[in-house]
Amino acid sequence: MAVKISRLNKSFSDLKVIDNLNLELSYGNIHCLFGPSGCGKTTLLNILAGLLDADSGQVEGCEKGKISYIFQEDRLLPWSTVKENIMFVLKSDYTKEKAQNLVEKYLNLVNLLDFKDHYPDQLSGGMKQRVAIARAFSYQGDIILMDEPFKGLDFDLKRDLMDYIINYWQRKNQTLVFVTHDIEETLYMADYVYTFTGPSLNIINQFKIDLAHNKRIIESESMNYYKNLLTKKDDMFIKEID
Ligand SMILES: Nc1ncnc2c1ncn2[C@@H]1O[C@H](COP(=O)(O)OP(=O)(O)OP(=O)(O)O)[C@@H](O)[C@H]1O
Repeated sequence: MAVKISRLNKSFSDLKVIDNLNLELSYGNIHCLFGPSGCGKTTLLNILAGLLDADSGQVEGCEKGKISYIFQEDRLLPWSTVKENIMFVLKSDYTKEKAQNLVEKYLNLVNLLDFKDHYPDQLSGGMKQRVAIARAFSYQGDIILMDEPFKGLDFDLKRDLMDYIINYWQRKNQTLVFVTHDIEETLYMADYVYTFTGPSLNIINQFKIDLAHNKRIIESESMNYYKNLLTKKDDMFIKEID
């Protein structure tokens, strides 16, 4: 499902975080919202997820029950096992068997099936984040929101998780909205990139990365081209999405 944001506004007291934002995120693509810390990206995701009300404006395509959200932190319940943490978010109309199958399928995808009966404090930070990813996938929303889910993880693990997500997404063809301020993550994951400043959240550049994910070699000539687009602040270099 596509996401359409129209004339969106949000303030916290006298801080205008989102000022008349218009943005259309097409169906079945990975959209990267790239911008510095504090510019308003999480506020936007929280509005898309329905966790926060906008002051005015419209969001289409993010109806209740359609969203899987991977937060910056794992948000696992410490008193529940890995398996229970995932079961907890599943739609209530699933049979027990269907729920168990989903949990096992997605824990397998993130290589954690052997840890399904462990508690979060028995896992490393990276493992907990993988559980959070499996939990979001198990929920099977049409739209996946990801808010800097790889923060603080080492490069190899991050790369593995990005590969899991790309593989999963390619099979499901969902709309993925990925918030980050990491250049490599953006270049590795995105189909479409939106560069923001803020607050208030303002798009300064947007472009499409026309390269298959398995051809994206950081430091190659083609990736350097996109890296330059990503880090350019000058409006002269805006390349419109076709
Ligand atoms: N509940 C709130 N009450 C008051 N101010 C808030 C609230 N939530 C966010 N803000 C402010 O809004 C601005 C945008 O915050 P937001 O978390 O959306 O930014 P961000 O781009 O996601 O940053 P980061 O990458 O560090 O998570 C910041 O100045 C922040 O202090």
